[in-house]
Amino acid sequence: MPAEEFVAGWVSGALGLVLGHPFDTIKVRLQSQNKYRGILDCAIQIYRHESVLGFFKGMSFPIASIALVNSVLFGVYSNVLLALTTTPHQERWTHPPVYMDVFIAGCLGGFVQAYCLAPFDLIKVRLQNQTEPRAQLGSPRPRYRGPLHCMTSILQNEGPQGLFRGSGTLMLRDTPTLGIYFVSYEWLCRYYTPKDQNPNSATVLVAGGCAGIASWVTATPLDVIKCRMQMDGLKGRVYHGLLDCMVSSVQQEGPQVFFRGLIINSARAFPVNAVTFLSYEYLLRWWG
Ligand SMILES: CN(C)C(=N)NCCC[C@H](N)C(=O)O
Repeated sequence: MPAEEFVAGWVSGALGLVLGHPFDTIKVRLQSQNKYRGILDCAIQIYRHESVLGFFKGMSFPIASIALVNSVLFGVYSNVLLALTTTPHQERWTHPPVYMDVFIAGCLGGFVQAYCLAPFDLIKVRLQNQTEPRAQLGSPRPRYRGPLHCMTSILQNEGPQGLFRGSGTLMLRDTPTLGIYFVSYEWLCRYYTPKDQNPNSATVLVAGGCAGIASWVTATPLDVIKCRMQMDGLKGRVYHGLLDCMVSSVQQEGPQVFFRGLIINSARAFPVNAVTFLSYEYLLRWWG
């Protein structure tokens, strides 16, 4: 992959990420803390106690890692699809692959990216869950002073495997939902594009945004559990694995616990994934 496309992919992924990060922080708080009454209450409390900076906690690591995570996801997806169909990307709209191949390639892309994403996602979630305002004289010090301090503390206190806490759940979340992500994108593009033509920018934006929503709606139940597993032991709750976390969350909060953060997840998913797919398609067209 030439350097300029890697950089452009990183920049566009990073733009989507910055745009979506405040939504992501609210989602993470709603999923792992019980003190908020809803999206608005959470947003107001963050703003009051932590200022606007509170919404951007834990953002630097995802920005640094988006190049790796995005290129692994799209790279594995494209290459698996190429191996399954032998249709090069330039001909993908004129000789469209069958949906089953798209689904398999998406699932494999999701499976591999989950392991690259796991440590960065863990650090992001831990930092987003710190409710202390930025260091001020006399105010309580947060447990982690920043992403690097968070990483070294986890390594010291929980060992290298600590960085992969919740990674099994992340993999279960991302494998099928990334299949759904690419299938919905392909389906919407084909539906709104005349035969043998490339989809136009508006179609790519809408299809990318809707694919983001479809995948995040299906990902939300395991996203809640993943978030809790990543915070395991830190807020006084200890889970004995994925099943225990699911059962005790349902026992304490009812089955609606699986839909925590659903609305905010969907609202975030549209702009982030519209931008991601638009840049992906344009880069491939320039390149090819
Ligand atoms: C449901 N899942 C896990 C996804 N659709 N993942 C791929 C989208 C990634 C994009 N950066 C985002 O954060 O939405």
